[in-house]
Amino acid sequence: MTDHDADTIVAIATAPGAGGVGAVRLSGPRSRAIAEAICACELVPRHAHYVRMRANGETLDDGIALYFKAPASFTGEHVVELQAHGSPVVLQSIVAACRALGARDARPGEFSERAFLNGKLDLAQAEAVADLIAAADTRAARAARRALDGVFSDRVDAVATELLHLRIHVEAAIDFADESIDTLGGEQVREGLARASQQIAQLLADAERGRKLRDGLHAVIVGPPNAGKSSLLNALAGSDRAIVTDIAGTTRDLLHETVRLDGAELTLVDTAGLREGGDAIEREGMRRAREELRRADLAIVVLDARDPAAGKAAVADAIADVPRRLWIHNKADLLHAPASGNAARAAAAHLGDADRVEDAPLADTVLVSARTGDGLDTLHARLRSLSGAEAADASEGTFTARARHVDALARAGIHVEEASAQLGHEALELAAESLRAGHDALGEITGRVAPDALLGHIFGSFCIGK
Ligand SMILES: Nc1nc2c(c(=O)[nH]1)N(C=O)[C@@H](CNc1ccc(C(=O)N[C@@H](CCC(=O)O)C(=O)O)cc1)CN2
Ligand SMILES: Nc1nc2c(ncn2[C@@H]2O[C@H](COP(=O)(O)OP(=O)(O)OP(=O)(O)O)[C@@H](O)[C@H]2O)c(=O)[nH]1
Ligand SMILES: [Mg+2]
Repeated sequence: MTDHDADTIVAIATAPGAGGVGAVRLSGPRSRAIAEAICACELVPRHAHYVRMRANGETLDDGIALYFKAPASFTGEHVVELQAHGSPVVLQSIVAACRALGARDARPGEFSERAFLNGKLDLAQAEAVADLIAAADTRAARAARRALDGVFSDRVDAVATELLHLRIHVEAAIDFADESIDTLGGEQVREGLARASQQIAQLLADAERGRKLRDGLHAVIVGPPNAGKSSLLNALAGSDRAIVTDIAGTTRDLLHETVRLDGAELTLVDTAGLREGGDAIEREGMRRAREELRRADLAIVVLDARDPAAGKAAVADAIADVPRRLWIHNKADLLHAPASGNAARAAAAHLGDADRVEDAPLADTVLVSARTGDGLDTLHARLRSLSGAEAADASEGTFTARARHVDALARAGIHVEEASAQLGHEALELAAESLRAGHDALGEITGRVAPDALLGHIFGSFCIGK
């Protein structure tokens, strides 16, 4: 986008509501002229001017004006900031004055979009700006800060460059169809592909960690009716969010609750108990539970510790495709009087007497009492570890990422695998095409390959003034 065809946009850049100081930001070819008309002075680039802002002969406020001359600005266009007292009424009156002088209201994310279009930030970095603003804790903020500094983009670019070189090499070999790929450096290409494949796998794992850090873990609580799923949600949320009764089939609707565990954020979803039969309402509840499990990162399976085998079958197929499961044996407080063989087995299992127990899912089972709070500390620690928070802490290179990045990396990985196989069959044209597809998938992350609809979707979710 050049200065000639861009509108001049205006928005309040600071948070809504009253504050000490608030800023109105202008970007575009006319921003300097508009600001100079309001401030009645000449603006020198990168100079803090103390000004009186006026419209229709009336003072709006006194404040500070800053002019960033294109291209040395956040957006790469002429930018002016008018910093006034942080009154929403005053800031709105300044925006209105800018509008009267020819600026139009900025769409959400439009400043960042212009920064992207003018090459100041790539797409992953622009997304990191939004993630930084939305970060829920220090760790997420630090990770977003790294993505904004290009830690993620640089690694994506490095692999993309490697794929481009490999493709050029393969295409050169196509032009010498008489020779076999091996005489044309096939070994080198194979090594390059193996290296790229390994780098993409590592990047995919890191991006998945970054995505969890940004989005939090999506954990769905499932189990047979009456096992204490809603009680567990309440215990983890620390409030009586869900209705609890001793009637099997109490919960029907999904109930979402965001929980913060020592910095790690996770979304907990309470669901209807799964069992055969039930009335129409209960069956609809079970359908919703199964549907929700398709989006889950983690299934928290709650069973009655006195008879964990009961009801397990009804749950098994529903959780089959969930990437991770955590087994909870609830109602530990009722265990000290074991009434059945199963209970004795469960009790023995939780005493750590693993040898005596057959087929109990020990390693992944946590014994708790939602009623007394026993075992919740252990459960917290497990959830924190499953959320990736600890791994993220340990790694200096952690960056925030989004589901669309993870998806693009996965596709890039598949294309590189395809290229390897095709190269093995001397199908050079196909290999070149796979390498192009892999390169394009990586380009979606940084926005070198970015359809308008994608940009609209991404920047449309930013806040106004950003
Ligand atoms: N007052 C104010 N504070 C702010 C911002 C802002 O727009 N205004 N930012 C907005 O998000 C962030 C800082 N980001 C910025 C990024 C680039 C440039 C800039 O002028 N870049 C020029 C010059 C670089 C240089 O001098 O080294 C450039 O890239 O050419 C300014 C702010 C946070 N703080
Ligand atoms: N003793 C004891 N009772 C519990 C515990 N957890 C839940 N209960 C009781 O078990 C019954 C069922 O609890 P809920 O939390 O409603 O169970 P649910 O799994 O959500 O049940 P549905 O919504 O019907 O699927 C209630 O009477 C709870 O008070 C526990 O740790 N110990
Ligand atoms: Mg319930």
